Amino acid sequence: MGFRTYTCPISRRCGGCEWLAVPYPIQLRRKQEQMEELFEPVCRHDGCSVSKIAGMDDPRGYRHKAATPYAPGAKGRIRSGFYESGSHRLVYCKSCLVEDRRARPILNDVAIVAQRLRIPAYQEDRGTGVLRHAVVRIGYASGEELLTVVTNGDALPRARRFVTAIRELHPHLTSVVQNVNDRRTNAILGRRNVTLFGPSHMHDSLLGCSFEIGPTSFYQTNPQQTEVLYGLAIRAANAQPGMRVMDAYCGTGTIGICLASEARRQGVRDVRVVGVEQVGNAVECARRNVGANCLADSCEFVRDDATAFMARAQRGGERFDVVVMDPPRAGSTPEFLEGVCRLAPERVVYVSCNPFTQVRDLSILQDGGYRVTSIEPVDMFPHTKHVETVVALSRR
Ligand SMILES: C[S@@+](CC[C@H](N)C(=O)[O-])C[C@H]1O[C@@H](n2cnc3c(N)ncnc32)[C@H](O)[C@@H]1O
Repeated sequence: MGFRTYTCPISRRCGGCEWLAVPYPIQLRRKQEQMEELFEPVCRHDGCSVSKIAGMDDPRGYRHKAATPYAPGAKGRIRSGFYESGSHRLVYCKSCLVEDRRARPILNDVAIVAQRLRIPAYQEDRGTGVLRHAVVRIGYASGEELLTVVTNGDALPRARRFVTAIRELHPHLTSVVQNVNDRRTNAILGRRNVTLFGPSHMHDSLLGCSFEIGPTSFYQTNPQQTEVLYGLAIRAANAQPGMRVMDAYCGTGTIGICLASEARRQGVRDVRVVGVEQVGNAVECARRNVGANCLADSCEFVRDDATAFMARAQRGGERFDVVVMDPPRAGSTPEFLEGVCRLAPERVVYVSCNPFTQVRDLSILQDGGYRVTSIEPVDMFPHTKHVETVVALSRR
């Protein structure tokens, strides 16, 4: 890899890879230094240190999920691409350095096919038109390709012809799903899905476990580094016979299922995982994932708000030996964290995509009787400023 840098013709305008001009080893060094600075009070308090960041051997083509908005262009054309940084102006992208190379051509061809079939693009300022976004997900291990076309309302004119045409151009597509989003919001996806071709979900595998992924469920976008991240979380959880694990903010159950599977592989008996997640579709996937991995006797998944679930677990006098938590960027809630302290598991494993909110949350756990024992940064998004971290805590 050396000290080479990568180039992208639209990097100045797109703003997605703000560190592209910095050689990758230097990006990693910068991230390491940032994490050491950010976690310095935590380390001073608990006498621990930040481990060396886990980088990628080849920091290209790592995004297995790609998306684009569509907008009307001149003479009936449909535009696609990335929003120029800080605006809603679209910059066309022929191929993207950090995406799986199969994804962008599909997104661009959706615009061409829609144009040909006179499916109008969504006009954001007026809330009119049909075609809003498309999202492509490529299975890391499975190679399955799921295309989700987001429409402004139930109608997708000439849907069958659209599907035929896009499949002719991309015969490897395994599913085409229409997602309906008629809200005037920046959120890409709506709640309703209509399967237009193939199965309604795709499959992929991580750490030897197979997962069903729906068009609206959360699934990490860099699967190669996800295996590193989950491996660190599983090691920090340190499964023991008879242990009960809470997998909070569990998405499609990926961490809990990988943990239970690894425990079984190592002959650690009677490990039980209870996952909690608020998105119904993700919980349904998690339950099917349990079956697909033959873990029905060790994993269960509950649809609930994590904080409400924590309060119920305490009222019910439940025992958990380990709490694994992986909240969204905003972090967790004080009530959830205080609930963890009252529940008093031996260990807490906090996986985070935003170390700034994580540091804020850690102080509640430290005040509540926990000591940070390890901090492991993982580079899930090379060429950007983002870092993910796995922090392990033990009860004092
Ligand atoms: C960063 S993702 C992690 C998902 C999963 N652990 C993984 O690695 O794929 C955070 C998850 O938390 C869920 N979530 C957000 N707020 C929640 C809440 N208040 N209660 C339960 N789940 C929540 C989101 O739907 C999302 O699936």
